[in-house]
Amino acid sequence: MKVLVTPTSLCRQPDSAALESLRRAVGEVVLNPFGRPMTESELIDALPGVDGVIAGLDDYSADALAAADRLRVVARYGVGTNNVDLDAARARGIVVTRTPGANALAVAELAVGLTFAVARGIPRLDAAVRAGDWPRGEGRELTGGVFGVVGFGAIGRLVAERARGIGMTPIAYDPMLPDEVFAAAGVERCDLDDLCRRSDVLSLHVPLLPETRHLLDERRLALLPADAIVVNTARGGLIDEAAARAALDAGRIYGVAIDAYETEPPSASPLVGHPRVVSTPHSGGHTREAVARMSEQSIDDLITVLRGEASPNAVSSPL
Ligand SMILES: NC(=O)C1=CN([C@@H]2O[C@H](COP(=O)(O)OP(=O)(O)OC[C@H]3O[C@@H](n4cnc5c(N)ncnc54)[C@H](O)[C@@H]3O)[C@@H](O)[C@H]2O)C=CC1
Ligand SMILES: O=C(O)C(=O)COP(=O)(O)O
Repeated sequence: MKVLVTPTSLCRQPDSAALESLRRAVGEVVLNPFGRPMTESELIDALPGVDGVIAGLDDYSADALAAADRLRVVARYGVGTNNVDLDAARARGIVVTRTPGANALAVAELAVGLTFAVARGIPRLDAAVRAGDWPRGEGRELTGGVFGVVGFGAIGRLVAERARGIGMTPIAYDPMLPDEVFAAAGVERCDLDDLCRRSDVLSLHVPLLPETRHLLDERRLALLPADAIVVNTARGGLIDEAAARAALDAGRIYGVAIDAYETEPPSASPLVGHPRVVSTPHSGGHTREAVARMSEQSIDDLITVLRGEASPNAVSSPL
């Protein structure tokens, strides 16, 4: 069998134990040569003859999947499946799996780290010292404030725990979950507008879906307290980037931290380069530990499906 592997963090280690185990299990393994997620047209060229994919953030559109004449499984190395046309996959009998929880701790730790990076301007101070300057800096404290978590899933819950650990009060919004989940975590549940009104830090942890696109728009940004910090380690399309830039320019919010942009790399985003914006290049899930868990889980999922067995991590089953 032939398997395409696209995540750059896996392809950078072509002789890794994870890829060796995959080769032993399936035979031929082809690595993404581009050093970035593959585009629809690159997938259209690469997918014919491929039985399974270990998939990064590439564009698995209906057209890309239509070119896949043998494909049985897209095993997402990661959690979000917004880059896969699930309806098209289902219609073609292609199983899509994901690795729930595998990178949750990594993202949660980055979300908290980015919050401090914005609050204290750490990247700019570091750049100044490297340039021979000594500007001392100024910032804002977090202790005593409210930390709003949007999406109380695997990452959101870990972020809420960590917010409490830094002396903030976590509150959360998630319309899909029963009250018991919030009660068990000891976190107050509230609706989204209320959460925006109260959050000194607002951190996004929901999937990108048609109904969550631009969830943080001009109106909701205006609800935030003065000096709020917005953190997006989920997906770029969740924030209206132009509206966030306007709120920053008007001094209505303190700063923004972003690990995921609407277009990546974000060549034309109005947020890049603003002095109160701290960005990382979609690195939330990329600790050594999370990379190992995502590799192991996604390879397990792929082999399970290619053996004709059901994967517990399937998000789409063949019709
Ligand atoms: N920066 C990065 O590298 C990473 C980003 N992510 C992003 O973070 C998101 C969250 O990841 P996890 O917490 O692991 O996923 P998860 O599936 O455990 O949690 C997502 C939560 O969002 C909630 N949700 C679903 N639809 C919603 C809606 N319409 N409105 C509000 N809430 C809704 C669900 O009830 C669930 O509790 C992923 O979907 C992905 O887009 C995930 C991992 C790495
Ligand atoms: O898990 C996710 O959804 C991520 O965003 C990280 O995915 P990646 O490791 O970049 O394929």
